[in-house]
Order: sequence, then C-alpha cells, then structure tokens
Amino acid sequence: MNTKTQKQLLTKAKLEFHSNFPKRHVGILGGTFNPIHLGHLVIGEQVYEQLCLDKVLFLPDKVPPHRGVHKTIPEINSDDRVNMIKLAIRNNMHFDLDMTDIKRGGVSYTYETIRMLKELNPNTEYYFIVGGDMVENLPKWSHIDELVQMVHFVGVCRKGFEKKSKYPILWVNTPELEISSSMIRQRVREHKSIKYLVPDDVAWYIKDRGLYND
Ligand SMILES: Nc1ncnc2c1ncn2[C@@H]1O[C@H](COP(=O)(O)OP(=O)(O)OP(=O)(O)O)[C@@H](O)[C@H]1O
Ligand SMILES: O=C(O)c1ccc[n+]([C@@H]2O[C@H](COP(=O)([O-])O)[C@@H](O)[C@H]2O)c1
Repeated sequence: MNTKTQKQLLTKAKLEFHSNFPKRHVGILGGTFNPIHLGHLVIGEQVYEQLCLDKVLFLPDKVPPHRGVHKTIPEINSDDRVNMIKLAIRNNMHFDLDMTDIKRGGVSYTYETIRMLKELNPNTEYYFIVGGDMVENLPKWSHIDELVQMVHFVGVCRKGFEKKSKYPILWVNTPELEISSSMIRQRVREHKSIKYLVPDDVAWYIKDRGLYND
C-alpha cells in the first residue's frame, strides 16, 4: 500500500472514530492581551453563554499579524501577557488558555492556528470571536476565504464600529465596554487608577512587575 492510500485510510478511520462522539463547540478569543482587561472577559463569558459553548479559549498571539514586529515586541514579553491571562481566567471554569500561537512562534496567522487546532481536534467546531474593529479588518486577513469555511466568526460590537461585513458573521450582543489594552497602558503611564478595568490580580501584577511604566 502506498503512503498516500495509507494516509487516506487513516484520515477516514479518524473521521469515523470521531463521528461517534457528539461535536464540541469551542469559542476562541484571540488577542495580544497587552494586558487582558474586563472587556475581554465580558465578551468571552457572554459568547460562551449566548452560543451555549463548551469552552472559550484565550489565545494570546506571539506577533500580531497587522501591527508589525517592532511596535509590539519591546512593549511586553509573552510570558507577562500569558501570566496575566492565567490570573484573569483562573476562577472561571468555562475559560482556558491556548498556547498554540505562542508555541508556534512567528507571526500569528489565524488560518495556520485553526488548521493546527482542527487537525488535532477534528470533532470540534470553532467559533472565533472578534470585536467590531477586527470585523472591519477581516478582508485583509491571510487566507480569509478559506478561513471563513473553517470557523464560525462571532462578532461583538465595539463602539465606533459598524455591525456589517461581507463575510458571514454571527453577531452577539454584549454590554459595550469602552475598555482597551491601549487605554490601560496609557492610564498606567499616567499613574491613573486601573481598578475595575482589569481584574485585581492583573492590576497587582502590572504594579509588581512595573509594566507599562516607560
Ligand atoms: N472592549 C472591547 N469590546 C469588544 N471587543 C473587544 C474589546 N477589547 C478587545 N476586544 C476584542 O478582543 C480581541 C483581542 O483584542 P486585543 O488583545 O488586541 O485588545 P485591545 O483592547 O483591542 O488592544 P489594543 O488597545 O492594544 O489595540 C480583538 O478581537 C478585539 O476587537
Ligand atoms: O490571520 C490574520 O491575518 C490575522 C490578522 C489580524 C488579526 N488576527 C488575529 O486576530 C486576533 C486579534 O488580533 P489583535 O491584533 O487584536 O491582537 C489574534 O488572534 C490575531 O492573531 C489574524
């Protein structure tokens, strides 16, 4: 038997094996999380509940695709971003951390990530959550026409951005919180309070590590 036939038989066996189990429905919130804030946590929880998902994964990117290496790397390393996510989600059973992008390294193209995740978990339907600002940006994403066939995109409103796209988006209404990571970084730089904008543990971590104090 040649290698191609062997591979085809293996794939068929895998699919038959997995089709005996009910599908899992898993949300993914990808981001730079520099730092994670209440806006991220609220949309994760709301999408989990409204779409009756099994889990929501927080997926920190290594190098965000459209921001450029030089703008992000000097700001904060991945370890700190990941530690803050761990602190923020540890009391929520619906949430998990996914290290696929960090482990793969390089620019975190979602098409590559989803391909890897689907290969590992063929029985899982993925719901990729994006804020309104990101929905507007979707036409520029790598392999977007293939990607929309592989995941369900879930859009959550963000102030100043329209609820429309040429791609199929599952819109979920969540309380609109005008919080962003850039706003948190700015407030820390200006020695202003970030209490109630990030979880307490994250605020302590930022203070303890002296993050964002240029
Ligand atoms: N307050 C918010 N409301 C809705 N969506 C949000 C909010 N904050 C972030 N998101 C979405 O979460 C995802 C990850 O965001 P990211 O980690 O880049 O945070 P950010 O607050 O947008 O960061 P920055 O201010 O540095 O650009 C993106 O899809 C983004 O649109
Ligand atoms: O794949 C792409 O081309 C692409 C372009 C822009 C953003 N993304 C993903 O969208 C998520 C949010 O991006 P960002 O820049 O807000 O951190 C993150 O998981 C990125 O990897 C992906």
